[in-house]
Amino acid sequence: MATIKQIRDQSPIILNISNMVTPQHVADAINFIGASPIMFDDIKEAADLVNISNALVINMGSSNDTDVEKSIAAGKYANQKGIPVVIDPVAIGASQLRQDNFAKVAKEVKFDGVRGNAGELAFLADIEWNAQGIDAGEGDGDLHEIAKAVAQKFNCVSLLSGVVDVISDGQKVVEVKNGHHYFAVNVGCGDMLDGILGACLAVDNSLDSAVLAARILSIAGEIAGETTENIPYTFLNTVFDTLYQLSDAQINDLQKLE
Ligand SMILES: Nc1ncnc2c1ncn2[C@@H]1O[C@H](COP(=O)(O)OP(=O)(O)O)[C@@H](O)[C@H]1O
Ligand SMILES: Cc1ncsc1CCOP(=O)(O)O
Ligand SMILES: [Mg+2]
Repeated sequence: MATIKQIRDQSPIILNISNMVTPQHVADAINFIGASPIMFDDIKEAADLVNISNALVINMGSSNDTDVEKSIAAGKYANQKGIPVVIDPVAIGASQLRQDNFAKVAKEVKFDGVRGNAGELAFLADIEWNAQGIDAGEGDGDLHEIAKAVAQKFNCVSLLSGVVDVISDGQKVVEVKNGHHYFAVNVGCGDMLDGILGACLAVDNSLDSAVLAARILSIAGEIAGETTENIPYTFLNTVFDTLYQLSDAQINDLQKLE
């Protein structure tokens, strides 16, 4: 299993295909845990950038045709090189285009981690759910069943985030019960988790490392929440400050695993 210390010692380079909304948050989250983010626009440098990177994170939050081509090119290079690929199917239930774009990438690229909220992963698992755009929305589906089904479908690890994070490799299911409700009022926290997941899998590509990713962000939120009542935007800044200082000892002390 990866540790924060290993992430800081190794400082893996995390290559990101971001959405148009949250790239700064994603870069900051990756940087503050001690990894090294890089974003890119032009497909012509996909091969060179994968060559220097230790993981690829594809966020499909605002993908157009160019982003899809870029995701396929970089994803194939990443698969060839053997570095982990994380994908976030942001609001996949919201439009046919999102579904078609995701299918195009999934056809060509093998994923190591699929990260999304309950609405997004329920869509991929073909389980009924009322997603609310980029937000999870509501549903009666069993979260363990959804996380397990997604992991089995893509033969990888799934990280279903929410009040409780549910992580699966298709066989085992782990819950991380830490967190804070201010995550839900700040846009981009799921995307930050994608980047953190990329960094954890870069150090060690395993279910336990995906669990660590969920613990890192959720525990940072719990600590940040102690001093930010009624100031939810300050909460987000405090999450970044906390990520910068977070230690493996703190994570082990505060974890609520099941
Ligand atoms: N109501 C909540 N209570 C506690 N933690 C939450 C809550 N909502 C989201 N989180 C945490 O926020 C982070 C982002 O997850 P989430 O909001 O589900 O992603 P997205 O923004 O993609 O919908 C995760 O670490 C998750 O554990
Ligand atoms: C608002 C928005 N629109 C397209 S992507 C995006 C950001 C989604 O971020 P997150 O899922 O991390 O809240
Ligand atoms: Mg999201």
